[in-house]
Amino acid sequence: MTAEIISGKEIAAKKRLELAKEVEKLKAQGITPGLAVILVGDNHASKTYVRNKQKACHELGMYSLLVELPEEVSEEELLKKIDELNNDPVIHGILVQLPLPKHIDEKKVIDTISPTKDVDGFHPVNIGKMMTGENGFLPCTPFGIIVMLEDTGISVAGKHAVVVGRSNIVGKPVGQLLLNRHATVTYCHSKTENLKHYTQTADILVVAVGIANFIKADHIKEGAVVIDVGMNRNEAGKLCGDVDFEEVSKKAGYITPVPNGVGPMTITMLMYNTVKAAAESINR
Ligand SMILES: NC(=O)C1=CN([C@@H]2O[C@H](COP(=O)(O)OP(=O)(O)OC[C@H]3O[C@@H](n4cnc5c(N)ncnc54)[C@H](OP(=O)(O)O)[C@@H]3O)[C@@H](O)[C@H]2O)C=CC1
Ligand SMILES: Nc1nc(=O)c2c([nH]1)NC[C@@H]1CN(c3ccc(C(=O)N[C@@H](CCC(=O)O)C(=O)O)cc3)C=[N+]21
Ligand SMILES: [Mg+2]
Repeated sequence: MTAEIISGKEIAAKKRLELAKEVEKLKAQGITPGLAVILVGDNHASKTYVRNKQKACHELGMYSLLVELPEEVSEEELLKKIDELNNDPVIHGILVQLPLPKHIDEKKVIDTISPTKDVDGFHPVNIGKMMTGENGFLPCTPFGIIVMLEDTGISVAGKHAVVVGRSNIVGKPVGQLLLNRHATVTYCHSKTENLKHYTQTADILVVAVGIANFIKADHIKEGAVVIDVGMNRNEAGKLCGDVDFEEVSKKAGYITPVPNGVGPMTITMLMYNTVKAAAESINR
């Protein structure tokens, strides 16, 4: 079997057209959705992502504010900045690019963002709402994966979904969203014994590990849906995922590429959440 490639780039472009219309409607009501991105220090990869986020904002006619803080900024100063943005009416969404320097407590930072502006969906209030299925902000990468599956017409209910990775920003929430859509979910991580035993039974395999070409053809079942979240550089410095695309794409039913897979969907859902935050700000 040769896998069908799920183009995150194309699905993202389609969703952004719909979003652009929503932005116009809001603007007609006098509200321009505004996203503030806080970048601490100068991590090269972070800068690329942040640039992509700003570009997406501008293409949609949204307002974007980039707050660049030096690596040495104190935790107190960062929290003060967040508080300022929490109270700024032109800002509807706040994103603090992770990871943060070691002297800053990530948990404290996330807890300081107003849940109504937490467009990353990382605040405990939004995580709780996701778990119980209440209206809130869904984390962008997991949400983007669900939208990709939906758009491709892949049904989730009753399927065995295996998630490799259990980070708070990708692995754990993507498993929860798949469960909410009635998949049978298995989580694997670095302590999992006999990983292949689980991945080989996956109808839907989501990989968020951070190791280049980690998943090989013999990890998967013939015809499986393979979602590659990884963003790595290989020995040659080329961007690549956690899945060995070359060999896995010959066996899978569907596969997402890197680049142009999950990445563009993450950014699109960030825009979606910011537009949602702006729309909901009207009724407050
Ligand atoms: N495309 C996009 O939009 C995004 C891409 N990414 C990319 O996705 C990847 C994962 O990101 P993130 O979740 O933040 O990463 P983390 O480093 O936070 O988590 C990695 C997870 O992989 C698990 N793991 C590590 N080694 C193994 C192994 N040998 N076998 C099984 N599991 C293993 C870890 O297990 P344990 O918990 O036991 O340590 C951990 O749960 C990265 O490449 C990142 O750059 C991230 C966010 C968005
Ligand atoms: N608070 C916070 N929220 C995040 O959502 C967040 C974060 N911190 N820290 C880092 C990760 C990573 N992430 C990506 C977003 C887009 C691409 C993306 O656009 N990727 C392109 C290619 C990018 C390139 O060319 O380098 C693609 O896959 O086609 C990748 C990765 C968001 N993250
Ligand atoms: Mg990608």
